[in-house]
Amino acid sequence: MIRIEGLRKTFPTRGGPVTAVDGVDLTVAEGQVFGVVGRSGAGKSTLLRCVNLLERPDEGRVTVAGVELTGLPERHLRRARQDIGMIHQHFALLHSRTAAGNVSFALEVMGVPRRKRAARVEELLDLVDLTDRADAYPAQLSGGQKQRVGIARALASRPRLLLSDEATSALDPDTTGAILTLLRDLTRRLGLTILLITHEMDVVKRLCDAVAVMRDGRFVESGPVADLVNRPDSQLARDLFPLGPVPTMPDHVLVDVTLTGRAGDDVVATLARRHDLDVRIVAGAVEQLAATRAGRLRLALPEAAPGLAGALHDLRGAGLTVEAAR
Ligand SMILES: Nc1ncnc2c1ncn2[C@@H]1O[C@H](COP(=O)(O)OP(=O)(O)OP(=O)(O)O)[C@@H](O)[C@H]1O
Repeated sequence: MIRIEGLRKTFPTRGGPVTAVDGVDLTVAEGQVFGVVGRSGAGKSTLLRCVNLLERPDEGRVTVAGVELTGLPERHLRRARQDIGMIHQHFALLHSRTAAGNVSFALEVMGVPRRKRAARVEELLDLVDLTDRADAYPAQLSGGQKQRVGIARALASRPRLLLSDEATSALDPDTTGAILTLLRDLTRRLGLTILLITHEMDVVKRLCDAVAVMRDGRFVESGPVADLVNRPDSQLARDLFPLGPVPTMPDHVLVDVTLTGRAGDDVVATLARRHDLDVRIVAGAVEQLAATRAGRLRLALPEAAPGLAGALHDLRGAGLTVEAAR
C-alpha cells in the first residue's frame, strides 16, 4: 500500500540545515497497521507529512496504492490526497460546526452534493459510534468523542490509507484504549491500512503489526513486532517491556529473557526442573499484543550452579533471546 524509497528532508534553520528525515525506506502492506516510534525530534511528523506530500521531500520516492505521489503535479496531487485520510493529536475540528457539520465539511470539500451528504454523515458517525452526539459542538464533546469525529471525517472519502499523527497522545488511558479498539476494528471492517506515529508504547502493543524505531531521521530497527522484539539487543523490546535498573545481587548472574508467541512459557519451570537451578524472577511482564504474545523476564540464577551454562544454551536453543541484564 505504501512504498517509500530513499526519503530525505532537510530544513534550513538559523542554526544551519536540520535533516529531519535522513534516508528512510519503508514498505507497508495492505491492511497492515505500521507504527513509527521514536523520541521527540526523531523526524516522525516530517516523515508522515512526506507520505501525503504535505511536505515535499528533497529526495526519494513515495508511492501509495500504486501511484507515485512524488511524480505527480500539484493539481493531480490534490485528488490523490483525498484517498489518504489523516487524524491528528489535537483533532483539528472546526469549533463553529457540530460533529455532523465537521464530517459534512469534508464531504463539501470533496464536492459531494448536498442531498447525498446527510445520509453519508449519518453512516460515518455510526461507524465511529457517535450518532447520539451528531448535534454537539466540539466544546461539548470529550476528547475521545472529538477524536471519533476526527476519524469519521478522515474516512469521509473512503480512503484505503489512514495516517495517524499521535492520535491518542492527548487522551487518558481508558479513552486511548477505546480509540485503539475502534481503529483496530476499522482496519478489519474497511480493510484500512494505517501508518501511525506515536511515542506511546501502549499504541504499539494494542494496534501495530509492524514497527520502525526512528532516531535522528533514520530507522534503527524496522519489521514485524514479533521479529523485532526477538532480535538480540532490540530497542523495541526494551521500550515495550522496561525492566528497570539492574539490581546488585552478589553470587548471581542476571539475564534478560525475551519471550514471543508461546515460546518460553515454561522457562522458569525448565530451568528449575531440568537444570535444577534456583531461579528468581527479578522483574518482568508478558502481554498479549495486537501482533503476538510477548514479554521479557529478568531472572537471577546462582553463579556457581554447575548446570548454568548448559541451561542458558538450552534456552537459546529453544529460540529465546537471552542477554546479560542491562
Ligand atoms: N518546518 C520546519 N522547519 C525547521 N525545522 C523543522 C521543521 N519541521 C521539523 N523540523 C526539525 O526537524 C526535526 C524533526 O522534527 P519532527 O517534528 O519531524 O520530529 P518528531 O519525531 O515528530 O518530534 P515531535 O514528536 O516532537 O513532533 C527536529 O529537529 C525539528 O526541529
